[in-house]
Amino acid sequence: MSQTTVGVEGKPIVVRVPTSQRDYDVVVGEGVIDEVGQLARQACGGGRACVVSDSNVAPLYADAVAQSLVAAGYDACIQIFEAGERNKRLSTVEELLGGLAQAGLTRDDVVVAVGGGVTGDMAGLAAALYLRGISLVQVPTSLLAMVDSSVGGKTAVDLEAGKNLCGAFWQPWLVVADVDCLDTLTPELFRDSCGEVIKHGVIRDPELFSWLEANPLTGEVSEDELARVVARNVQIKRDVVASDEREHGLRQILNFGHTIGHAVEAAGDFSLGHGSCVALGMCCIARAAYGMGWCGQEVPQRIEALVRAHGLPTDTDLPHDLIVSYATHDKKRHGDGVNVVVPLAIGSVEVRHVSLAEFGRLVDLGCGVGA
Ligand SMILES: NC(=O)c1ccc[n+]([C@@H]2O[C@H](COP(=O)([O-])OP(=O)(O)OC[C@H]3O[C@@H](n4cnc5c(N)ncnc54)[C@H](O)[C@@H]3O)[C@@H](O)[C@H]2O)c1
Ligand SMILES: O=C(O)C(=O)C[C@@H](O)[C@H](O)[C@H](O)COP(=O)(O)O
Ligand SMILES: [Zn+2]
Repeated sequence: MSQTTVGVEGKPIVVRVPTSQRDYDVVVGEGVIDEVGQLARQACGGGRACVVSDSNVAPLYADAVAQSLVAAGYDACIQIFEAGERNKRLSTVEELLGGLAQAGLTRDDVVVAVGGGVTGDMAGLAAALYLRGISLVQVPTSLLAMVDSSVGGKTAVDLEAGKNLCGAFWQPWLVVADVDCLDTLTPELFRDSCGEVIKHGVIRDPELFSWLEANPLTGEVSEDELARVVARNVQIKRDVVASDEREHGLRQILNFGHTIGHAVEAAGDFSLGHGSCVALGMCCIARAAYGMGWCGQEVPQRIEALVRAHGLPTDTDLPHDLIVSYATHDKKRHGDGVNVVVPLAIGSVEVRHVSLAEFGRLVDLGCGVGA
């Protein structure tokens, strides 16, 4: 992994992300949360900034970010919503939009999302909608948000019918990932985030995958190493998104593990975290792919072992017809079938369009059969 990362020890690592509109920087390092104001000033300009955060993260980091914004010349306010995926709803976004209007934000101003993926997805959607779009800065505080959700411009809320069914593509102007924030995550939340890191290894980076096998993130990993892991994951996602910003083709591979994962997440009323659901979704589809003869046995074996090494689940006992029913409502439904991402080897996946009957067979082969 070391040969693919950039940056000098102790210094922030900056990953530049191109988009069709403009490029933006992802700044990864220790203590960089205090730089948010000055970096936002350079990236967005504007006079007012509204920090959006949830009820767990706001007491920890919202004031520090707001102070940094004020020091950089912004008139800053803070909006807080009740933490949790169950609140990732249009009604919450509507409240956020009301707050932006009340604070008098104009088209020159900035929304600053401080929190995990739920915060980033909702603050991002609010930024996309408010006045038909204003600047957005992402300050991810969970590992999952640092390696995945803060980058790439997907914003969304859930509908009764399923995950992320209402959203917009809205790229950030800047992402500031302070790995020191990971210190306040509980071990469970940290583990949950690891699902998306493992995903990046399976889809694009066998070297990262092997490195994780030797150095599970739940073991002893230094802050410096964590910063490199975050930066490497951002690079992987950046390269995929850069070649297919609106998910017409290649970007679908970022959904590896999500077809079954999203179904389990929604059907279980969000009692299991997103990363854990992705982890078990990857194991299920890998077992199914082996059962179909699309990959060798070592593929599900290595994925399951790495998932288990990070303390994450490898299977679900949900009824198969429920999984199929949720999957048919997902965005990856096309015509009479569904697009699924299947592993061919560690580091290589492909998107296959399967009929609903074939998808049902994959679920039978892969779910409720694991160790
Ligand atoms: N937009 C995308 O590309 C994308 C990618 C992956 C996931 N997602 C979405 O992201 C969400 C999952 O993200 P998540 O796991 O960060 O969920 P989350 O935002 O709910 O955060 C998980 C929990 O950790 C808490 N938390 C976050 N940072 C903390 C910190 N530093 N210290 C203490 N507590 C902290 C939160 O308050 C919350 O209780 C899902 O809704 C998923 O759909 C989006
Ligand atoms: O950025 C992407 O593209 C992804 O697919 C990243 C996923 O980890 C993320 O969970 C995403 O929200 C899932 O895609 P969705 O389109 O089904 O919401
Ligand atoms: Zn995901």
